[in-house]
Amino acid sequence: MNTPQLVVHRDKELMAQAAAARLITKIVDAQASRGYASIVLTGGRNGNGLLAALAAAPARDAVDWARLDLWWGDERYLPGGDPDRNDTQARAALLDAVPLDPARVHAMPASDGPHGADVEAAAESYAAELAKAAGPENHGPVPAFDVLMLGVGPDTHVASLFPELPAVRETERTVVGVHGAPKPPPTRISLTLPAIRSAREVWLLAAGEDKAQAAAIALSGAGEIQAPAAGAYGRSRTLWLLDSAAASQLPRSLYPPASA
Ligand SMILES: O=C1O[C@H](COP(=O)(O)O)[C@@H](O)[C@H](O)[C@H]1O
Repeated sequence: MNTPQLVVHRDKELMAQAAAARLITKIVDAQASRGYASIVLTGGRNGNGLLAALAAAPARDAVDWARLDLWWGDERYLPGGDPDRNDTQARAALLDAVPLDPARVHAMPASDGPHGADVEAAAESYAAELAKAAGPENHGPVPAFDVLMLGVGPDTHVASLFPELPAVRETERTVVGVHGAPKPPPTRISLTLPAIRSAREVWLLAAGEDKAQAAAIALSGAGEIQAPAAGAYGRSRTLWLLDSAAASQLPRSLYPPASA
C-alpha cells in the first residue's frame, strides 16, 4: 500500500475544477504515451461535481474522447435511465456532451436488462466484461485503469462497499452484487477492493462538512472492513482530493502538511 497524498482546496467548487483539470492532464498524457486512456467513474455529489466542472472546462477539447475507455466503480441497481443511476447522472453531467465511442462506455447492467432482478448475474457479467478488456500485462482480470475515482460517503463507504457488509470483505471476485445497502437503493453492483487496488491511481473525493469525520477516520489507520475508504489505494498513487470543510477534522499530523 502506498501512503495517501492529500490535496486540500478552499471549497468544493475549486476542488471540482482542480480535479477536472488534473483528470484532463492524466487522460491526455495516457493517450499521448499509449494511444488511449482508461478511467473509472464514481457516482455521488463529488463525482458528478467533477464531471460538471470537466464539461465546463475549455481544456476538455484537449481530450480525444473517442480513445477513452470509461468504466464505473459502482451502480445503483435500477432500470436503465433511472435518474438515480450513476450512469444516468454522469451522462447528464458530461458524457452526453462529448464525442465518446459508445463501445468504450462500459455502464454497469440495469435491473430491466438481461439479468432482471438477479444482481449477482449482473455483477458476474460486468466482471466478465472487465476480464475481456484486461491484457496479459495487466494485474489480474481487470484492465489497468489509469485513474479510478471514488466519492467517499459520510459513513466512509466507497463505490458500494459499505462498512461491515459482505461486499467489503470480498477477496476473490472483482465485481459483486450488494444487498441491504444502508443508503438507497439497497441493491447495487460494486467493484471490490481487489479490483479497485488494480488501478494505477486511485483518487478519493471528499468535499463538504459531512465528509470530515469519514476522511479523518479513513486516514487515521482505521481497518477497511469498518472504514472501506481506508482500503482504497492505487498501485502507484493514492490521492485524496478534499476541500477545507472535509479536511477540518484531520489530525494535525496529516494536515496541514508539516513545514520544514
Ligand atoms: O451512493 C453512492 O455514494 C457515494 C458517495 O456519494 P456522495 O453523494 O456522498 O458524494 C458514491 O461515491 C457512490 O458512487 C454512489 O453510488
